[in-house]
Amino acid sequence: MLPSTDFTTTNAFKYLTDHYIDLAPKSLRELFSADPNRFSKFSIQFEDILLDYSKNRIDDETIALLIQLAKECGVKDAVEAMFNGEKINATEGREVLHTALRNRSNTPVLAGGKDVMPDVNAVLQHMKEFSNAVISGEWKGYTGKPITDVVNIGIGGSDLGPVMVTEALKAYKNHLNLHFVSNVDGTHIAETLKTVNPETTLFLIASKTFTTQETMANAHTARNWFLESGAVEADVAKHFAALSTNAEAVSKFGIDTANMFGFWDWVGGRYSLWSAIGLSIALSIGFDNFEELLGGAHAMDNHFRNTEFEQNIPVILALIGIWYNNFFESETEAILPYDQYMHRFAAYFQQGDMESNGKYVDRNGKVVDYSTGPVIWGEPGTNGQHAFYQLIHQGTKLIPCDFIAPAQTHNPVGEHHTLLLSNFFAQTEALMNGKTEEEVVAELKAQGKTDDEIKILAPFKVFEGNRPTNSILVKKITPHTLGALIAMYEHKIFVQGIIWNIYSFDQWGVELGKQLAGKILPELRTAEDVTTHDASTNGLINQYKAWR
Ligand SMILES: O=P(O)(O)OC[C@H]1O[C@H](O)[C@@H](O)[C@@H](O)[C@@H]1O
Repeated sequence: MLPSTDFTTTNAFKYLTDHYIDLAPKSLRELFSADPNRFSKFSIQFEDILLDYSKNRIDDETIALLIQLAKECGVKDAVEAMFNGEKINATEGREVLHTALRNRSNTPVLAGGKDVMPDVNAVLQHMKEFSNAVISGEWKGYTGKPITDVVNIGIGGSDLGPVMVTEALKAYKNHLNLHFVSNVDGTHIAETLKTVNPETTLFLIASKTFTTQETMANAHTARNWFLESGAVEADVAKHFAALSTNAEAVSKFGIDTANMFGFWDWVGGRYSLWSAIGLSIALSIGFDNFEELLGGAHAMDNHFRNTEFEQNIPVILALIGIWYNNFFESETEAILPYDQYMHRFAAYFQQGDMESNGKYVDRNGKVVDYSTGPVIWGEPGTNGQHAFYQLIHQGTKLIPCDFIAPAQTHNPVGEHHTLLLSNFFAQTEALMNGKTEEEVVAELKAQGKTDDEIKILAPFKVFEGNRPTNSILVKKITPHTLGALIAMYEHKIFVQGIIWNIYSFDQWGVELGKQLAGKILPELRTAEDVTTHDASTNGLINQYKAWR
């Protein structure tokens, strides 16, 4: 199955450890002046995506050694194992085949000896017919009116992808109003229901397992609200559809399985926006655009599978991440899209990356003695500049950042896009070059400051620089390009998980909290004080009971 090499025992790791000692003291300024070809050497263009990774603390040797590391860790074989439907999600005994969901070539993909493509295509066809009928108004609500609002009820992987993509592709949106309810906090569903009309609202109950507490609670509340509006049980079929792998639970809930859009256990929740979970996307931007999204991801899949590591965008991004995580000991990575439509992109990859690679046990079941998945965070530029960039520029932590921007905007309002992009270019340059003491002194002198004032002020105004960034410049955020960008990060995460020797496709870490909440829930239903927990948990529960 998957190789299970401890990457810290490879030759490449040993060489990288020595190489780090030579390279770490060098500044990016020095590296750039030593090599005029840095940009052409350390940038890769794929379709309408340009990755410039030259502003990283790397040289030729770093990349060569990192590629050797990937090879020693069996990345190539692991990629084939994933695409070929091996059960690489071993702790759940499952294949990992989200790539089959967007396999536009339609070549057979086998899971357990069976070609999955006929089933994939059948669900896509169902999604196409349904979304066309709803968008055109042919699908009517129980009083004969067309649908105006779609409420997707789901959480985690059944929410974050559709939210992110429908926001990122808002420029392609049709007349349907999209709403997303995820939180079990009643406020979320209550506030949403205030804005919609039961006669013209379609609810999509999105849950891979159809057992998730939050989603089931919200779905029942929505159903009760719908029935209280004067509709009868038979009307539910016109207003509720299910996106799930669990047909039994769907019909038990009262949704006709004719209104169920299925997917399979070989689709991980956080990799499921390409499946039936993407129905809200198809409804929002139309099925043709949804297919474009799949096509972009498929193009990136082919690039990832077939390109030498030196020119392979996801592989290079993964290796650079490992360089910082395991040699520079950086703990976080920021994703900073200079595109307002992409404002949920970092939030999406918080689940994508942290639920995949937030693991301390390796594929042999042993506790690792090295750092694995980074903390992922970020906000769109330029908002972030006025909030947390201070720490990226002058804090004590090394924070590798991905800057993402489109060359063309969907909203060419005055000079806005030029202003936005001037910030995009300026930030990575500033983070790299910083500002030396001499530059600061000269600037303060030019402002007429006295020598004493300069002495006091100068240290605060110096920027060390040498802070690494990737720039990902795309032509335009289209469905195709967005699909490719998402798949790019998915595969980066995959490569890192292989090298860290962890299982990226399970998520046991979400279980304990769920289990304990299940135990506490009945205790909250009674009036008595609890004594069964530790002093802190008892104290908090009892104060809650006193105040509620
Ligand atoms: O789609 P479901 O089954 O409702 O799961 C929703 C979420 O639940 C858990 O938090 C995890 O398993 C996530 O990976 C998943 O996305």
